[in-house]
Amino acid sequence: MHTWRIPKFKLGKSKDESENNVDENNDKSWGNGLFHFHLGEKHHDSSSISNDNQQEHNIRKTSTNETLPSTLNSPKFRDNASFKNLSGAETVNSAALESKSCQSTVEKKASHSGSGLMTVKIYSGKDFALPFPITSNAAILQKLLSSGVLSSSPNDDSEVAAMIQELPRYETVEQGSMGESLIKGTCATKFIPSTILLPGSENPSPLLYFTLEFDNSITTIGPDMGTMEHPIFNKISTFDITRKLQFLKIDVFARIPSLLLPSKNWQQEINEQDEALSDILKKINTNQDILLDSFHLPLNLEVHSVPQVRLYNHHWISLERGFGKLNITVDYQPSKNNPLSIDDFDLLKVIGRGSFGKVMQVRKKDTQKIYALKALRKAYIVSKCEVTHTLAERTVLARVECPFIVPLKFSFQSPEKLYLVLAFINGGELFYHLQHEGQFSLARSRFYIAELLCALDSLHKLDVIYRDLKPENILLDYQGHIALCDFGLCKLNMKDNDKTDTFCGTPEYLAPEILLGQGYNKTVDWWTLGILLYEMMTGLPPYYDENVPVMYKKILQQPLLFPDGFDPVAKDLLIGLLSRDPNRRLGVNGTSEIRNHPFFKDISWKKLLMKGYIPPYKPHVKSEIDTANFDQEFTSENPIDSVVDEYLSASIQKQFGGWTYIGDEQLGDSISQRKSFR
Ligand SMILES: Nc1ncnc2c1ncn2[C@@H]1O[C@H](COP(=O)(O)OP(=O)(O)OP(=O)(O)O)[C@@H](O)[C@H]1O
Repeated sequence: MHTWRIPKFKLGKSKDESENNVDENNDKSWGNGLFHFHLGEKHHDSSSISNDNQQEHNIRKTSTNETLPSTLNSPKFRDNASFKNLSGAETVNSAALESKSCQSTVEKKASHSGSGLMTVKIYSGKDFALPFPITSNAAILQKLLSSGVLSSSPNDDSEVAAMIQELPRYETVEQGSMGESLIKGTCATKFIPSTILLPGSENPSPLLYFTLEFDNSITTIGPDMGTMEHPIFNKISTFDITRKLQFLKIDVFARIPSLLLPSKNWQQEINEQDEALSDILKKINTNQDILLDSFHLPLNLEVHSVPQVRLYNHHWISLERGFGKLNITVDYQPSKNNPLSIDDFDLLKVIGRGSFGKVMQVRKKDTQKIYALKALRKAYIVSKCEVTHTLAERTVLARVECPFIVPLKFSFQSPEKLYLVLAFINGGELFYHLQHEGQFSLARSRFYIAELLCALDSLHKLDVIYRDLKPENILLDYQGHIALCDFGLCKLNMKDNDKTDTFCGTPEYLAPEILLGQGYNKTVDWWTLGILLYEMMTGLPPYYDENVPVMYKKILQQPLLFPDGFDPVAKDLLIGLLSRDPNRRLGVNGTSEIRNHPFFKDISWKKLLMKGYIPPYKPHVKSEIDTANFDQEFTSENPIDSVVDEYLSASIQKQFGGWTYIGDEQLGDSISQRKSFR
């Protein structure tokens, strides 16, 4: 356990402060002089007079004596790069935007959006198989079949008895394990119900189920009845489409009772011979679900002129490793530009708080899809001179397409608030898991760092620097894949040779060139990636100190030390990433320099980008609606979109003009806004 770190501490701003300040029901909570501390990007106006005092004040909240060491250069306060909008058609100088903070961004109105609805109907499955044999114990199988929902009429004993009578036909005798009688994996599923009714429970528990994943939105589909070999689903799921991804990802999971496994002797032999199967057996023995197989269903969602297109019609798809088939129909319906409002969502739970408002779990009323809705108060954003960062967050989220970045589904606004609708990622923050486990294994650290490398690379390709990599901003999805969130500190429009000099980030992760105020470029993200890898593998960032000025000094001067027995290849990678000279840092010549390091030698980047590796750790997530991995402090709150009564002038409103997003394009002022601004 490492409890050394002040949770959620971003430079100059403690979580306590931000939470107090965003209490939307508390009028005293804003305009009280506290600020979001990204020096230089927003303190050019009169409020910047108290910069130094505020910096001290805010930092003092989290530890003692934490001002910048006097030996360091003062951070610079200007940032002159320009701000490019989504279409790239118009640019607005961000420095001008920041310093005046009240100039309008004029955005192009698009004639159509790329949005639509995709409906997936799943009828049944066949030929499902297991990658291992099961015991041919008639008593166990009979009991299991009797608790299963085999057909629409209640299972009668004679049906089960007839199935059990068939059992000897499928028995084989394994030679190596003392003549044990087993049923091959290909036949085993005939004797396992796809869903069972546990004693005392009214809801069936699926033993076979699958997830449909599109743009990080997940739906779980469980069977109504049938055996595992031939499950009947008859389910429909509708997805909101706001970007044209090329695949629908289907993952099939099985929940196998450990009683069905062959003897311990047999398992022991497997453990010595087959690593992949041994992992599966380990999961079954610890009551975890196993990923049976996957499929990437190709989709053609290009703009269709007809109102509805049938992409697949009662089509049988064979899973990638051949463990079964599914019968599905897929329809796509392009939709009109209908900007959303808060009324289009059921508010389910509060799941977090950011600097400017709360994050809620919501259900979109028409498609029933679950999302995370981030609400931000306009007046508070303006008072903190955070308009540029807020617009940048929305812009980056709408532009970037990477499976390891939380996708933006929609954005809309009311006169008082901005709303971001994001995929709901419910495996918990990496920060929480790291705190809980102290440190991660080499394999687990490598997996997370590889997915993060792809996420940062996709941002760099869009000329965006992330600048705030830390475990608090990294979520795990239900399977354990990375989902990077919180783009409030992104810097846009950074070409390879461009430098910026804004002093921002999180103390433990600040690169030396930021501390020295020398100007920095994309390579700061490689420094933070190195710090994160070190922290995952050892439990602490390399230069951590409770005293922030001492920590800064260590970042600048202390040699990089490794615990005894540290993996030499990881060490070599870290030495490269944590080079104090950004011009010699690994990655300065492009991401491929890092990808090609021997640390990642066994990784197929193509496979990784398809989410093709099974994550080393699967978070405990019961369903797509499960909020068990969120702090009760939030989930116990009443989920309401609190009413704020703050008048904002037309010129201020204009700054948020290009906020609305419902697909590939920006919409400028939405219809609903025009209505509401009267
Ligand atoms: N897409 C999401 N799915 C699930 N939870 C989310 C999602 N986005 C945010 N959260 C939760 O809400 C919290 C706050 O969100 P976020 O970090 O984006 O806010 P912020 O204002 O940018 O935060 P900060 O104050 O750190 O800048 C996160 O730590 C996370 O727990």
